[in-house]
Amino acid sequence: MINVRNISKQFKDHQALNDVSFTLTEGSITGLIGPNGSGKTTLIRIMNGVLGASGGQVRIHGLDPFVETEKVLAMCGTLTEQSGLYDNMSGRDNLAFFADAFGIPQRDGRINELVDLLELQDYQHRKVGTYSTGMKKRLGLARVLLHRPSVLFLDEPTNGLDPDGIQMVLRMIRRLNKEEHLTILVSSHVLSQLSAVCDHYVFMQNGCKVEEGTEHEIISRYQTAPQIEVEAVLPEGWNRVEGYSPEVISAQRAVFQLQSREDIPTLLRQLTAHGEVYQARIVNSDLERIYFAIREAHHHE
Ligand SMILES: Nc1ncnc2c1ncn2[C@@H]1O[C@H](COP(=O)(O)OP(=O)(O)OP(=O)(O)O)[C@@H](O)[C@H]1O
Repeated sequence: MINVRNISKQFKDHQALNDVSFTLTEGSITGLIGPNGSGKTTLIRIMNGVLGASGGQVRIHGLDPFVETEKVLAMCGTLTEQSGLYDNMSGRDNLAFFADAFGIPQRDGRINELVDLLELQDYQHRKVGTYSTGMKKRLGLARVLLHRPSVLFLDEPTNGLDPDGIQMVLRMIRRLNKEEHLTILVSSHVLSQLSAVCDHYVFMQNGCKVEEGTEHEIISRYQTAPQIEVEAVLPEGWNRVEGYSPEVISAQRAVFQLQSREDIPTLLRQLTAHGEVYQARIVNSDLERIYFAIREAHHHE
């Protein structure tokens, strides 16, 4: 269990964090979401003991990272933009170098495990300077996992990656959570990228936590009037669906504006009573829209 309680951070005249609290349960993957400068990196640095807070407290499995830094660092792995890898050494030699520096027992066995887990087999003997950004990210992940941490902090791990690279890193995050039983905090300013991996989200804005919850909780909080796009064959036409004035796109496609989520089953019952429904999807609930709705709602805070 990881507890963040009332954390504040003042840099001279700038308040980077203001009274931030949340909890990460063991084995969870939490998305720390917020625009540039909202305090994500500062929060991660405080959580792993690199930076002291101005107020509040963090507990990583009961330990204060600022006081028991060595013990906390032994439990945590942190991947930042600066991977710290040596370009003129091979991927495997990098891992061996850091494993020796950290005194990792059974070094070669652990490196083999991580090479397999992060799918680095084909590149491990190539110089890191020739790696793509995605390959470097995976090697960086292997490096921070050498000491078998139980908590992983990933600061913007998808930054600078192409869509394939993003998918690969997300797949790795899921695998690490399942196979190495890691509790993961992953920061990003692109909420939709993380929707496939996180079970919980914390939203930051101007150094404050402005929202928190599961994807379902957040969507139901911010999406009060759903629009449903329906693909159906209704022999008597769209106007036979009583009580609605859909925007008809084609003979087989129309968009219904509803008052609330509770209206969805009623609409679907009516539609199936009138014909064959092939598809129905909420068109205004994607996470990117929700992200902007959250930002808009907390715009003046
Ligand atoms: N060492 C520092 N001294 C002074 N101000 C700092 C320091 N570190 C961060 N800040 C400021 O604190 C605020 C939060 O920065 P932080 O890097 O935590 O945000 P972020 O959400 O991680 O942003 P990004 O997405 O750009 O990485 C910013 O305004 C930043 O300029």
